[in-house]
Amino acid sequence: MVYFISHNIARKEIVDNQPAWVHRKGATRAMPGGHHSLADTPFAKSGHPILLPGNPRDGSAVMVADEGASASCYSVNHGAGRVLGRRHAKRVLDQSTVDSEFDSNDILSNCRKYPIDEAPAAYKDFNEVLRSVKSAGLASEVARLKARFVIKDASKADD
Ligand SMILES: Nc1nc2c(ncn2[C@@H]2O[C@H](COP(=O)(O)O)[C@@H](O)[C@H]2O)c(=O)[nH]1
Ligand SMILES: [Mn+2]
Repeated sequence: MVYFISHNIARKEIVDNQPAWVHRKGATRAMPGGHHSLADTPFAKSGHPILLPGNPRDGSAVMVADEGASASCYSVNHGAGRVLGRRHAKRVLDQSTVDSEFDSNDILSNCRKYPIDEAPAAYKDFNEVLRSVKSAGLASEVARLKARFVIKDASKADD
């Protein structure tokens, strides 16, 4: 499946029967089946796919919005999010521990040294994040994707 979904975007939508600008920053749209904006699309009945990345070790989840997403203007978080900032991660995480964790999980990457600021431990506990999304009634999990090969861009992070 290839599905494009943006997480930093302002769009004009109908909210409470009125046109409104909805700005999702670090969040992604989450329209359940039956939502008016999905009429005449392949996702009209099922709701569209939500791709929620966790971290390079624990993978990502494919989710679908539930009715409760109306409370967040049909939005969910676009990932697990950070528990350590980039500089903090570089200070406290150990390169060899990060690299050996990929070996022990049988995950290959294009990096001789994995970028430590994007190591699994730099992100929040993925199961806990998914649990809170589900228990808030925002979305349900459809599938979990586990990485076999992680490709990282060599250029400097711009955030
Ligand atoms: N499955 C993976 N998830 C990842 C990886 N690197 C980061 N992340 C998650 O994505 C969000 C969004 O990333 P961002 O670069 O736009 O901030 C981030 O909060 C992590 O939860 C990865 O290699 N694989
Ligand atoms: Mn981002």
